[in-house]
Amino acid sequence: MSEQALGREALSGARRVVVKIGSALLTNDGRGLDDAAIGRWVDQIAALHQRDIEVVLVSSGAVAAGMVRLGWQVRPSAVHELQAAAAVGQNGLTQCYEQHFARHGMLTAQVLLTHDDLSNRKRYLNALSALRTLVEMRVVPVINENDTVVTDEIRFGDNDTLGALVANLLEADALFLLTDQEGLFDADPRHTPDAKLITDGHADDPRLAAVAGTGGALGRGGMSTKVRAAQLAARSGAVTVIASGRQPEVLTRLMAGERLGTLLRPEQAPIAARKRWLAGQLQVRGTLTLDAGAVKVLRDKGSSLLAVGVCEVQGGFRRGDMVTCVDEQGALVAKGLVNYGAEEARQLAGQPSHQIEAILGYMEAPELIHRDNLVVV
Ligand SMILES: Nc1ncnc2c1ncn2[C@@H]1O[C@H](COP(=O)(O)OP(=O)(O)O)[C@@H](O)[C@H]1O
Ligand SMILES: N[C@@H](CCC(=O)OP(=O)(O)O)C(=O)O
Repeated sequence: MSEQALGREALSGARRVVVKIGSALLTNDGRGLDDAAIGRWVDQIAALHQRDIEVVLVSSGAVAAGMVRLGWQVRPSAVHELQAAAAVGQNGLTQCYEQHFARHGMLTAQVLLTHDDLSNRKRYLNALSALRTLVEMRVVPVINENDTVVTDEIRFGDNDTLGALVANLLEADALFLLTDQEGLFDADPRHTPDAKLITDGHADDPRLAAVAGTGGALGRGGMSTKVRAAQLAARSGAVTVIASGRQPEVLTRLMAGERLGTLLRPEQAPIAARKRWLAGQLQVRGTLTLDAGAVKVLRDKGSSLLAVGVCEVQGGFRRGDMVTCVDEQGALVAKGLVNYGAEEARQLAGQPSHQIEAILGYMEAPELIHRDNLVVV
């Protein structure tokens, strides 16, 4: 089996995918939201949902939709005007998705994030638990940048990076970047008509950055932010595909393993990549000493860590920080992102989860470290 075939095959087995739809595509090159096209992507996502594939959407288009609503012909360069346009346009964007998903009896949730939200440990965990809950409830999160509170992202128009960070956050199997070109070409096809499509590659191949230019008048990041996004997505083992959102049934065909667009593979197998990514995330802020029973279930069953199995808590960590878990002899067992700060963890150590609310007056989560946020070493 060829190396290329491996990447495409992995797509047909994907269970959780992040789909990012770019501005250029969504807005029919500036003529307002392309309602019919949005309806077609929604139909495909609904069909994937029927097959129990979880889809999280990252959708641009707020600025472009706002410009049309405000009657602006040219994308403003002043950041405060871009922010105003995004705030006006985001309403229309949300409405449009909501109406189309409602045709399929599906609910959507508007989620506005900044890159900082995903690098700040506490907010990272908050975003993760909210998104996980939505996905578990079969609601489709529709994510965009929170344009009112950012300046860099809105200036560079880069939702590709946001798509990759969401793929990392949710440990998605694949990131689909839908755009107005068939994929990544060996030169910008807008300027080089005989440019050739790159069908497959490694996300970390340095030659890709060299061919990836910047974008058109509406979407701004171009292919360079897409290649960078593929590198970021690869850190947690996700495959990235850059493909044309205008291809009929693009998502269903990609999920069937069809050779469309440009597929960029991670270097490492997903599980190894995810664990390495998590382990390399953060500075360690504290240590939990586990009793023999907890060590056993972490190692043998891949369970979450419950407070009842913790005998000692060291350090001054906060919710979302990385802590190490050691056995009673001090040998390293695991690393993970902790759901409670050190003070709360000290109160909870040795106690069963059903006591958490009585002890603290609230319950953030039933486990001290969720198994998805835990790497057993
Ligand atoms: N090597 C390349 N291959 C394909 N497209 C390229 C390349 N270099 C630059 N581009 C440009 O990138 C644009 C897509 O990026 P962008 O406008 O940011 O879209 P989106 O809003 O979908 O993120 C294309 O329309 C194309 O002009
Ligand atoms: N968040 C903004 C800008 C995002 C944007 O244009 O990104 P992209 O589609 O990646 O070029 C919006 O919704 O208009």
